[in-house]
Amino acid sequence: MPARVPEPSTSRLSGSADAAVRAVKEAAAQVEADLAERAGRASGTAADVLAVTAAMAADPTLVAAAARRVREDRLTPERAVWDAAGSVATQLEALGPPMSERARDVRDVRDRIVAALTGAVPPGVPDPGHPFVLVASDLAPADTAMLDPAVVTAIVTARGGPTSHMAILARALGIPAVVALPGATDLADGEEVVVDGMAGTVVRAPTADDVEGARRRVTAATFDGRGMTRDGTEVELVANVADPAAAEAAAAAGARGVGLFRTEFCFLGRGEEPSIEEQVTAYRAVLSHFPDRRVVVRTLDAGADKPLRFLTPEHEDNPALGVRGLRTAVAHPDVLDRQLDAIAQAAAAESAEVWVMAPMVATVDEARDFAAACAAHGLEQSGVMIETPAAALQARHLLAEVSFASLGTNDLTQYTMAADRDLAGVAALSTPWQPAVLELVRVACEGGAMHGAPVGVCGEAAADPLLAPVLVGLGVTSLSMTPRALADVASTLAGVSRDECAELARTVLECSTAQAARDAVRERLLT
Ligand SMILES: C=C(OP(=O)(O)O)C(=O)O
Ligand SMILES: [Mg+2]
Repeated sequence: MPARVPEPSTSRLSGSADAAVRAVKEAAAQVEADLAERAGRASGTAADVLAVTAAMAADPTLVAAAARRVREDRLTPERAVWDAAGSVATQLEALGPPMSERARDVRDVRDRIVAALTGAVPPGVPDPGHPFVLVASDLAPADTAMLDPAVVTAIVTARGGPTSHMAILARALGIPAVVALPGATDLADGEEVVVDGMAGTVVRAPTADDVEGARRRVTAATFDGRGMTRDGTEVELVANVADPAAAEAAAAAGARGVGLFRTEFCFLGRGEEPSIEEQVTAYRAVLSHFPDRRVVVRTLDAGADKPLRFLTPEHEDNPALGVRGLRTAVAHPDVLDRQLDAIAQAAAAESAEVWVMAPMVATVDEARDFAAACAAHGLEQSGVMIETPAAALQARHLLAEVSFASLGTNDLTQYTMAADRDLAGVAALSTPWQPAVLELVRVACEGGAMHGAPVGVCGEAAADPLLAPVLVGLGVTSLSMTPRALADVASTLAGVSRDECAELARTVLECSTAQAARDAVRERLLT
């Protein structure tokens, strides 16, 4: 379990308040620099998460609140930071989800600043000197981002949702993770367990057969760049990337294209919009790893858990239902316009075949306007993400306006099940195996087929080797995922025929629960 920073005592400050306030500022700056440095070493979502946490440490309101407690209440710097951050965390918790989820991040930053002030061991992951299963009540994304898969063989947490940042980060690192497991913290130090990230199970006191079975399931498959069913139907298997380093790693892993290039890395953790030139350089650095290959660039998906000062509203009671993704273009069409300009320039300078898609689309008007904006920049292949039930149900109309669609199953699940993707309390609902979600995937694919338009999946569902053949059977034409999942998904697909995929799809659509659907597929494919 990650160590906790001890709560500082409430003894009064004996020295100078000015010096104590200076110490708070220096400690906050040190924590910010440390996290920013880690962000620089990380890539993709990990880098985004660390940049956001670094920005939290640099938040002047936290330092000011602590300084006030030093001067007015004569608290020691570490106690002042503890109380100031504690009060922010309590306020966030009172707001309920999704703001309450940020309380954990505030407490993590608090612990780091207190550790910097007192010389305590900063929060983090223990190092027992041998590979181990990490068990925690919760894990800060900043810590998950830095885990070494050679040392941490699996993660088990009591909190968090399956599509929370922590879970996505773990999957990107190739670390099996079981989140929101009741009783996770009852597991004892040194206890032997088998963690099956795919099934979401933890077996205590495993038998020799359990261990052997788990070993067999850890495939040593490699990926040759192509996805194909046993009888030769091609399924495009491509990568999700979020920055140049991830693009390089994806190309090295054999990905022959990108199905989701998240462009947020260029914008997050910044006070102002990056210039067009800066964006062109950043996008070219990704495109250059895929000469003559397709790269689907997603325009900025700000809002909800990725607020941006210059773009998204300061406060919304329900940010996941608020001004996020393409919706920001209503108040700030200029920001989208400049991004499309930068994407077009980058596309012209590189040989990659660039397609552009918009996140968080709910109406046909949005799709039409987006396609027109893309066309105005000479970007002919424009598409939409299908992340809302409205978009899935309207797919046949949306695809009359744009040339392709990509199912963002993380958000599609969140909005279909009305279950916050970051919240442990609703984790059982947050799975793309839910019959309602799979039905929407079917409808969306049907809408695409009417126009001969490709409909892919770029949410985490694409990385689930059991779900992949089902998605293909439902009519999905490409699967885009973390590069680490490519080999497993390719090997599952290679074991089934096109007809068997269709049969699996029919089977899951007949199931009335997520568990039944998953069990049915597991039984067909693994036994
Ligand atoms: C791919 C998706 O987008 P993100 O995870 O970036 O919200 C999704 O929602 O499935
Ligand atoms: Mg999404």
